[in-house]
Amino acid sequence: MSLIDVKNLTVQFKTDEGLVTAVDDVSFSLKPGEVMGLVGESGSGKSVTAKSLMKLNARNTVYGSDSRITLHLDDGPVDVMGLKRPRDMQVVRGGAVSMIFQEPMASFAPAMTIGSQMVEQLLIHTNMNKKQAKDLSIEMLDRVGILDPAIRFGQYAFELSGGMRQRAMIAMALSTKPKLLIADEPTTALDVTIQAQVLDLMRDLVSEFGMGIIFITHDLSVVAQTADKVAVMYLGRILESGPVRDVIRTPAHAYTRGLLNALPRLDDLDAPLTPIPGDIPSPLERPNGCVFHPRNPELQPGSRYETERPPLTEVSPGHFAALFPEDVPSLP
Ligand SMILES: Nc1ncnc2c1ncn2[C@@H]1O[C@H](COP(=O)(O)OP(=O)(O)OP(=O)(O)O)[C@@H](O)[C@H]1O
Repeated sequence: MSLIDVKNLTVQFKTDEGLVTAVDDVSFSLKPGEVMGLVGESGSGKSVTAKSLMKLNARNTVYGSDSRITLHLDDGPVDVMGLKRPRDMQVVRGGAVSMIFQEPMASFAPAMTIGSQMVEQLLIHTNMNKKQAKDLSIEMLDRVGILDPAIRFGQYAFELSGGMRQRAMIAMALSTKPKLLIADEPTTALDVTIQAQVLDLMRDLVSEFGMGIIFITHDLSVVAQTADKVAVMYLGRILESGPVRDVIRTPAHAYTRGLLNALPRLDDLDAPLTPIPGDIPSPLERPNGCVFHPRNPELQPGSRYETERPPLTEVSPGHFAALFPEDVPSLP
């Protein structure tokens, strides 16, 4: 049984320049205890996809009429797209679904202590009294490895170091025991040692709480370390998805190969980095056919990818790529 099913998610924004398509017909599912990496360059629609799961997008958002997001909770399925009233939204905002952001300062109100924010959130989303909420908050700060949690509880976000703020944010996000945790570039602003600690911590928490995690990053090496499966997005579309090892070891789509070739190789520091040629087009000028075709160095002029949109074709069990079936590589 899946935890969340996303079907045909399309998200557009009304702007002065016209309708901007940020997410175009995206589908995926996640099971409890599974970690999915959502990767892609800036502007590929990762954050908009994630925010849709909590209906957190801006006021100028237009969701496609076929878009369906179903969250399977203990009390039964929740049709997220159908949630309208703020009271109903509470189920998915900070309750069953929690989100942690790249910049933890954005998640903490500057004029409130870390502890009072954690307690407030628990009072809204659980039946706890103040004392229970305080005890649990301190316990969660301790669980994420913050020393002297009772002291930190009484401090403000600016009094904590970057790594500690990140941990405090994770503690706050997890204290309501969400079924689904969405982590939007949670380690990008951290130095590598702390980044590794935070990734380890998140892995431990998945096995302990059995929650599902959607991990957003532009960095495939972080996904390789953290996720069970991965979806690679470009200009609002998933171009490749599947078990993380299959996708990284035998990428089937030129875009995924391009992202991998652009990573520095520690085993060969002299190897040149190969950036993907060209620039990401404006979302107002989305290419026809495969959205990646203008930057795909592997295509011949006149290829059908210029005009026809390739389907997501299964290239190996559970591993899909936006390719016409005749172009599926024969994998070892
Ligand atoms: N409220 C909005 N109005 C108009 N366009 C928007 C709005 N929010 C997002 N967009 C556009 O949607 C597209 C996808 O944005 P999104 O933030 O999801 O990308 P991303 O893959 O998360 O990138 P990054 O890694 O930079 O966060 C971008 O072109 C962005 O400019």
